[in-house]
Amino acid sequence: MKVKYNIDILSASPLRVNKRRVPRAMADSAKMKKPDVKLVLLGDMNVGKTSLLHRYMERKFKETVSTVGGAFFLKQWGPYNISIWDTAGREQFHGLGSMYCRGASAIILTYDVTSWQSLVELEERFLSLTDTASEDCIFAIVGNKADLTDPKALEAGPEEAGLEEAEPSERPPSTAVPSARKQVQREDAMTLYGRVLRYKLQDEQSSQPAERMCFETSAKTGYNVDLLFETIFDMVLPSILKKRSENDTRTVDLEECRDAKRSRAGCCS
Ligand SMILES: Nc1nc2c(ncn2[C@@H]2O[C@H](COP(=O)(O)OP(=O)(O)OP(=O)(O)O)[C@@H](O)[C@H]2O)c(=O)[nH]1
Ligand SMILES: [Mg+2]
Repeated sequence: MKVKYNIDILSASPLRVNKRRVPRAMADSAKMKKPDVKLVLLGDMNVGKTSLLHRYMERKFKETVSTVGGAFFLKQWGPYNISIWDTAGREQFHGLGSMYCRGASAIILTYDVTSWQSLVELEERFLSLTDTASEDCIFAIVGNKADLTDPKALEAGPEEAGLEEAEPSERPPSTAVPSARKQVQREDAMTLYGRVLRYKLQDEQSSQPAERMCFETSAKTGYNVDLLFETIFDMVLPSILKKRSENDTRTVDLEECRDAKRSRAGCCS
């Protein structure tokens, strides 16, 4: 299995640490902590999971190849590190899905708005993979490729589309019309969200409402992509804080133990 590791917080410029010059990449990886929380993208092949991640992390829509196994990105969100796992939608990698979901705090179930089957697959093929996720895992249902069906998504602003520096002539004409038939309405995704909560035995009253957790996005134009990831990051903060406080109570300060030992030794000798 080939796994690509894409870590966005590394850079190559030098940094002074302990009076010795070391490459920033080394210094950063030395201080790089274990991710505080894990987010996973699941969904059928071709729905645009990798493209959504490229759009969010690299601010670009670029050519993709069908993912092999999975790929891992690390996002620094304030003082926290969030690992985001891109998984392969191809049937042959299906067995790996539950491994990637292990301990996940948020799962993005992704479909293509022009493919009814891609929504059906989420329930039939992918939902059971989330059994290994954290008990209080948050779910989002995301209909990608909205630019193909929705003029609003097609005409997302130049900043969202990553076209800040493009010449006006390179920008898509604002009169462009959607080119495909929408097969999945947002209401269909919201109904699926309800079924996901019931499958996970999560109480609908105390869970996030479907209107908040069902998104339509376009990795191509950037429509709603930042909104998707940043809404989820905000929602997993409580789970990060809980984990950190659990870890703090379990942490033993080895330096303090050594000092205590030394002073005991001093007293008896
Ligand atoms: N029009 C349009 N095309 C998109 C969008 N997102 C992805 N695509 C295209 O859809 C195809 C599949 O995109 P990927 O991101 O590779 O899909 P994936 O879900 O990662 O697929 P697997 O890795 O095989 O599971 C590519 O040709 C993309 O260019 C989008 O928002 N709009
Ligand atoms: Mg992919």
